[in-house]
Amino acid sequence: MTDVGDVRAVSTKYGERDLAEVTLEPGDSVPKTVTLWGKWTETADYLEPGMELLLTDPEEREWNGETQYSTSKGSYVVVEPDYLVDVTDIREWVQCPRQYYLSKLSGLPLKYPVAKGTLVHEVFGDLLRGRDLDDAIDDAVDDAGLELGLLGEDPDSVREEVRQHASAIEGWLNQGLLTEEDDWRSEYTLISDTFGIKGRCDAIRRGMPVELKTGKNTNRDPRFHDKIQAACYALLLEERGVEADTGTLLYTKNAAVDRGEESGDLSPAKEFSIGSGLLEFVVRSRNRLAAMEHGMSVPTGKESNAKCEYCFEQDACMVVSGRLDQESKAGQIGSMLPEGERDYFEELYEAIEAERREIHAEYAKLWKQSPEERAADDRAVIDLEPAGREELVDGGWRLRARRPSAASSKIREGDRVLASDGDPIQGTAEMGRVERLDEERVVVTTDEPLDLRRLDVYPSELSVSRMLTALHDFVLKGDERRKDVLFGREAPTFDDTAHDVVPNNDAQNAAVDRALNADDFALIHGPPGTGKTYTIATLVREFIARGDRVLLSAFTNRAVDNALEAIEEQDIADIVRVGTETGVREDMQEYRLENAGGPHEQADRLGAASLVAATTATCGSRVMRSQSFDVVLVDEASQLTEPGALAAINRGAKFVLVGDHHQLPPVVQAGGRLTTSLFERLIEEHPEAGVLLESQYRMRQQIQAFSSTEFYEGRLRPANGAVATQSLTDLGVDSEHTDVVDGVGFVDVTGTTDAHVDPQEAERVAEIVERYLDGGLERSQIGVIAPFRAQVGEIGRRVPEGVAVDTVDRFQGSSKEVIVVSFVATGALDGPIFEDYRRLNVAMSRAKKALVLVGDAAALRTDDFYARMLDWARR
Ligand SMILES: Nc1ncnc2c1ncn2[C@@H]1O[C@H](COP(=O)(O)OP(=O)(O)OP(=O)(O)O)[C@@H](O)[C@H]1O
Repeated sequence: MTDVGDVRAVSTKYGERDLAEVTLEPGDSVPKTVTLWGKWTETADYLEPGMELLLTDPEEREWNGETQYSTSKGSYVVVEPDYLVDVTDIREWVQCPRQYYLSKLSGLPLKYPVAKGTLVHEVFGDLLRGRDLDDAIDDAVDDAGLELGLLGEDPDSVREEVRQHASAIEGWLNQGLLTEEDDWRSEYTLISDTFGIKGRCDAIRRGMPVELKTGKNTNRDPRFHDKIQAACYALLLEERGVEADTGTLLYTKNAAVDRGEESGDLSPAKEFSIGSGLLEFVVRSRNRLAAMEHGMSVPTGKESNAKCEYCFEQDACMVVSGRLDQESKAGQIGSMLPEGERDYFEELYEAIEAERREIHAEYAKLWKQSPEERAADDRAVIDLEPAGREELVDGGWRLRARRPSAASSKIREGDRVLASDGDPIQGTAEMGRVERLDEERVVVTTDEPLDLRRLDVYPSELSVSRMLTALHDFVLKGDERRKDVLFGREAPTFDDTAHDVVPNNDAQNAAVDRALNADDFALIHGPPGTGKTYTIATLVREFIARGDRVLLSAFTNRAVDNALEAIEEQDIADIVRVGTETGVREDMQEYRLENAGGPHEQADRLGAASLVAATTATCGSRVMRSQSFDVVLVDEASQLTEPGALAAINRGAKFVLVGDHHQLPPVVQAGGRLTTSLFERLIEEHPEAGVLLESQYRMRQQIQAFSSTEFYEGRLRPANGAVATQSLTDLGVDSEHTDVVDGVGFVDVTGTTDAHVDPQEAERVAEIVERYLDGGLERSQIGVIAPFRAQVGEIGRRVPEGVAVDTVDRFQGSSKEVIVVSFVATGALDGPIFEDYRRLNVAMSRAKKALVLVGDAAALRTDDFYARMLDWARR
């Protein structure tokens, strides 16, 4: 839309009515204007140019040769329909928009009512699935062991309390089961592309939504905001043709209250009828929320008529308003943060929310792309043939399917995916975990059964939500000294003790000293192969030896486990690894902390460990937010967004970041502020806090030379003669007679016109690989790197299995004896080949003994950087 007119009253045959006219952007299939009538005119209050509008059941009429559209009696107006709003968010928004905002900032806390709510919901689901009550309770409480332990809860009394809640469910269920026509479904995932709403209904009974609340309610009617949730599901069910005109709220605490002390209606189940007025209200509330998110504005609380004096969050609300100088219905208390901090908060908030919008755009692809397009985009595995299912003993289902074709996809074993009967929007869909995925078969576990015909990558907002929480924790709850230093009001300070821990490498020794001597933070700048992992392991050993409790973190699970492996070699075994079973490497499972188990044992194990290791995303979890450390070490820090790094460093008094801002930057969709890592910012602001590791243990002299000059001011050099002069001869390859490149070589090919794929070049690459294999190299010693996935596929088809072919991102952190790089460069190089030069730095520095660059020399020469690369490679 481009413009919205004022709301005005006109006389109609139905009497006086309000209307507002919205002007739309010109397009072939869109009308010029749409007239909103009655209650939909309120939409005009918050519409802004650029927003998208969807109108269902429009009324059409011809006027002066033009078709005009307006809302009809059955119409809904949906603002920004592609922004999928979660049902629980709509509920919270209706209660108070500001509370919705505050919850988004602070994340779900580690608190007993939250943990208990989850337990009761699990037991409810299990009861609907026909499980035995005692087994269900025992399992649920056991699974929550760690959280209950951190909360200091006694498992017996938790079991008892959950049992009381469950008795309300049981009683009601037994009533319900008396009739024949009761059909049940627990936990039903619903996504609507029309209304821009997603959610998971606790249960559907006779086609009607049932929601569970672990609170009490002694009134006859459900609470208004509780009704909202059930009404959302009714709306989504109606869209699927189910007439859901009644909702049920089940207040399980009603069964646990002392009947002698409480009066009122103590029956847990409260039904209410859902009319069109309520459904429209739900959509209008959702629209307000989506519009607020579109404009990234901050709600004040005045949008609703909630009463602040009855709100549990009133104090928190006033403090946040006071510190960030936000307008709030509850008022402000406390002193305002310095302007620089408020600006920082706002800048990062907007950057994180921009990233969230990108994730929402990913959701929209679920319905905007056809199944074939999604499969071609590697986002779905389609055309599966159901091949049986079995119910699991602890509830849940294992679904099997055959794969007629083994097309590639991003989906891997262990991933959480959206499993569906072929249509994830209009059909049946459930979140599931991929247990097996090979060329012929798929096995997925879900809570509910379905005919498994399709798997989709399901985007997750978890990492953006955790970034936001980390930003909140840092700016609003962070240590003052930490903020003084990170906001540039104070300089970081260092002691100058010489520890002399690493005798054979001066730079590593200096880096270890700088980190051990830091009062605030230290930065270790490690170019490729310079022993970052080794330095981290040494540092962890030294910190622990002096009595510090250490948190080790990295962007990826792989880096965390790599570092742990090096730490094990330092004879440290008092390690707790926090992560999921599928995320943690096999040989590190022994350190992994399970959520399930005895509460006190699990909590003590975590609390007492001198070394805890987890990815930065996990550092933002409820469990990890309960922990504190003397020092936090972060590997791959240059790949982390600033809030991503904050999630880890918020946990400790001091921190050490290890990274290389001349290698891969943070991967973000929206770009902007998040592409600069905290590592990069700090090393520029405080070069004195950093130490460059200069000696590399990986590459032959000739290979590292270009990287050293271009990225490290010529300071990078081989650690010793053996590294510098290594050659394929060391591996028994006679390069003279096998005619392969030893060292660095360039192979000129004439580029094609397709920007992303070049079959001829792929052919040449395959020939080169073949020659190395003929010369006696193992497949596992050779790697091929291409800038685009299409070219990766093209080459992958031509080289034998076992030769790694991938994009740069997948190669970061690894190395090969021989690396072949395919540039796919054509014409005047208008698009960046490796997006930025840093990617090429990573690609080339994977090679130990030989590096072959394959590309169109004429095209490459049009860019100064690549021209210098050619001169070096052809020397
Ligand atoms: N001070 C040292 N003395 C002897 N060997 C070392 C030293 N530091 C590192 N190495 C060796 O150098 C190799 C590379 O080290 P490491 O794996 O720690 O590098 P890295 O910087 O983590 O690599 P990447 O760039 O892939 O992240 C390893 O084999 C390691 O044992």
